[in-house]
Amino acid sequence: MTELLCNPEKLSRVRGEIIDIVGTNRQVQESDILRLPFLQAVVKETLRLHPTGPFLIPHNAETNVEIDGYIIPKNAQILVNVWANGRDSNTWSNADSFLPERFLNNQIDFRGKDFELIPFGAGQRICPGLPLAYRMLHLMLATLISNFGWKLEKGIKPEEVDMNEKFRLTLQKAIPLKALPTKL
Ligand code: HEM
Repeated sequence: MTELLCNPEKLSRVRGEIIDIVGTNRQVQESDILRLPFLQAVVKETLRLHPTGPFLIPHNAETNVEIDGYIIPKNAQILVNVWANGRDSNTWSNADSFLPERFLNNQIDFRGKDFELIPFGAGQRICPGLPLAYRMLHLMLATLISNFGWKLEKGIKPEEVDMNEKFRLTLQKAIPLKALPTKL
């Protein structure tokens, strides 16, 4: 929501897509998600820039392992910095910018096959809640956008919103967003 409020043209584009595909007489349903590519792109772009678990969940090496010439010793604790992966300019153009459209013309997904985007992890310990989270993220966001207009607190301009983050096991916005719903 913060990224969309700071990029009002993207917010309008998601709302326009929902109105085109779903109309205004009913709520967005799970079965609509696949027909809302820009909404899906917004969720991917958000998880790229602001992964819920910035270092995934710590893992332990049970034995000495060699990966790509690096030795990971037995008992080492492994953190995967997906936050940094998401902002790596060798992988992403304009890495720090919120550009959901980058996902419209490629197949990159977050289900653990594309290692540049693994906010749910990958492999045998991939998040088992992914299918539920996938549905909930799209439905909640689409419901908020299609039922209300949104504006920032009085007097705050998009470029003035504090985007600093607090790094814990989960990533949090340092200063919570205050957004006001308006009648559409
Ligand atoms: C936006 C939503 C969510 C994100 C981004 C997320 C992300 C993650 C990540 C990064 C991991 C660690 C993967 C790894 O270390 O390789 C994880 C593990 C896990 N997640 Fe999620 N998760 C989300 C929602 C959920 C939900 C809704 C549930 C349950 C209903 C859930 C249940 C779990 C469990 C049980 C694990 C531990 C799996 C294991 O260690 O084998 N998660 N999740």
